[in-house]
Amino acid sequence: MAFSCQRQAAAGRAAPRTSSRRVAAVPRPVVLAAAAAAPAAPAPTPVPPSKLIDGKAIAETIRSEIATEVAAMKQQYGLTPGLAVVLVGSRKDSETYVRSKKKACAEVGFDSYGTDLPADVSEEELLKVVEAYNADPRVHGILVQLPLPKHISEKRILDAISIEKDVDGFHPLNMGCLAMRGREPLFVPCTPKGCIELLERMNVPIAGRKACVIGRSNIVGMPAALLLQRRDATVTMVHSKTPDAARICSEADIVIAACGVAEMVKGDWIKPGAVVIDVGINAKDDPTAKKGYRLVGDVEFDGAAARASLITPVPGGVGPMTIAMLLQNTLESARRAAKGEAAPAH
Ligand SMILES: Nc1nc(=O)c2c([nH]1)NC[C@@H]1CN(c3ccc(C(=O)N[C@@H](CCC(=O)O)C(=O)O)cc3)C=[N+]21
Repeated sequence: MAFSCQRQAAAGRAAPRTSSRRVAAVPRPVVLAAAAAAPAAPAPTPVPPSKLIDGKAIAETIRSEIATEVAAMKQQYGLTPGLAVVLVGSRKDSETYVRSKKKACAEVGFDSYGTDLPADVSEEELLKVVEAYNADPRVHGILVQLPLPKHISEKRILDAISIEKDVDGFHPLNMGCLAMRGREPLFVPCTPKGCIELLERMNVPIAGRKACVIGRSNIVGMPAALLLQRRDATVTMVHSKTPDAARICSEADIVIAACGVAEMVKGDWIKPGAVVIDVGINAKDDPTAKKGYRLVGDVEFDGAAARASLITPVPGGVGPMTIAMLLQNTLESARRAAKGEAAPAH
């Protein structure tokens, strides 16, 4: 039915120039001989599963490792790790992420605490919530879901989270320690930590390799570059003001794309054999998809997959790892509390 409508629409058009893609969907485009001059691109060769980094499966393995440790911790110390998740406002994406974080907590045997605040909550009110969780001994990790509404200073809120409970790793003291040789942060931000974990679990060597990080955000690009550098990679960061991003990227053995622009990294940015970690999650209109859109990364997947030796899909790549690392950080925090470890001097 859809096909016949398209066929009619195309046939009725004087110049078929713009309809070549639609015509490709029609079995025999005999009605449009002119379109044969501009055949649609052939369908991409399917990506062999051996090239895919299955973040979903790896995250599942990590969650089961965590569940085992939680059971042991309950036995040995009578302690259950607790994560507090603070959500301000009602952004649909944030609500979804917060729900999956709480679900993941339940799955591994953590307690989770949630505070949902209206979008117009005052900064003072939000600070009080953070401080209450700072003081609550049942809570080992505090996550304030970002982004926050415009009238609230993200900086002020993140600075208020006790660094011992900063499981997001966004506190400047944790970030600062990450940037310094000879220092260890209490927590490493979850998304870049998940990227490195994927590389390590896939046995991708990092030391001595060239890495390119695309994007310089506080929560992904910058910490990802620092983590790679700590593992002795030679790291180049490219960003919106870099004049020759494609050339720099095409020299890298490892690419971490976190620029937040859908499919910006094209196939020819990828050195043959490189490993590609795609952090992006972008909605792209797709009338054939159930919801009218589908998720794509910051990397143009088919083009990059044709050249990469390993690549993460979106969804099912870095996303699930972010949550697994959040659980890992919370477990680590609970372990420190159980052992009565003091925070390292800073
Ligand atoms: N304080 C704070 N900490 C965060 O860690 C934080 C945040 N704020 N704000 C938003 C971003 C985003 N984020 C994701 C977590 C899981 C998936 C995830 O599980 N994605 C799945 C499903 C994707 C989907 O279906 O939507 C996947 O990629 O396969 C994605 C994104 C955490 N963030």
